[in-house]
Amino acid sequence: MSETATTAEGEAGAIGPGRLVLVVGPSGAGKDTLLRLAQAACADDPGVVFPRRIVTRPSSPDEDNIAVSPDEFDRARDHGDFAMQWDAHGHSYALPREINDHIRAGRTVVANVSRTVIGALRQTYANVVVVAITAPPEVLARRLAARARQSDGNIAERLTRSIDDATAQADVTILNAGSAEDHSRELVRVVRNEGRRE
Ligand SMILES: Nc1ncnc2c1ncn2[C@@H]1O[C@H](COP(=O)(O)OP(=O)(O)OP(=O)(O)O)[C@@H](O)[C@H]1O
Ligand SMILES: O=P(O)(O)OC[C@H]1O[C@H](OP(=O)(O)O)[C@H](O)[C@@H]1O
Repeated sequence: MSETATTAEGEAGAIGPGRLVLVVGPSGAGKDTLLRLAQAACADDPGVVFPRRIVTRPSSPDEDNIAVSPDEFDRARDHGDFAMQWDAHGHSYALPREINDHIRAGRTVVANVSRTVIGALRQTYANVVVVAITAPPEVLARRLAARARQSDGNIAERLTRSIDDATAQADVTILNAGSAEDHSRELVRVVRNEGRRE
């Protein structure tokens, strides 16, 4: 599996003062589900931004990404349109460059990213909070089978994908094994900087 993580050129130094909340975790943990509920809860707060990711696969009910072809993705990357990009599961993903403007304006940006880019993002941004979403392995397997998303590819490979040290790097861990609504409220507390720290 090849992994790449690249921050936008010319973004040396820590970008602040706004916060960057990174939602990470294994496939099926519920990142997009909790993000969607948290976004709805923060809809009236102009200080919180949930950027749409650019992904080389179709959008789905689970996730409102900006779908592009691999060629379009490469062109946008070469044009400097991305704040951060990575590859996983045979797809390319990016966060739009505009998040830097939001963070410089003091807003909180909340995004689902690969665990592989946590280190690079902690270097690039001044105020990073990593929220790990977890669930027991048998729950992940059941959810991915039930989701049956066409673009997921090999479910077994998703389940066995392991990233060293991801939970160790988390500031907050949410065990998403109960009601999604309840766990989304935990995420909202972190987004609003009212959350518990571990
Ligand atoms: N607390 C929960 N209880 C029951 N089902 C849940 C819960 N959270 C998420 N799910 C379901 O589990 C499936 C996986 O959730 P979701 O797509 O949000 O995971 P994800 O972490 O974003 O996965 P991926 O990284 O593969 O995109 C979805 O079908 C979702 O409806
Ligand atoms: O396993 P790691 O590298 O942490 O995550 C890799 C990517 O996997 C998931 O992608 P998808 O939305 O399921 O395709 C996440 O959204 C993340 O971007």
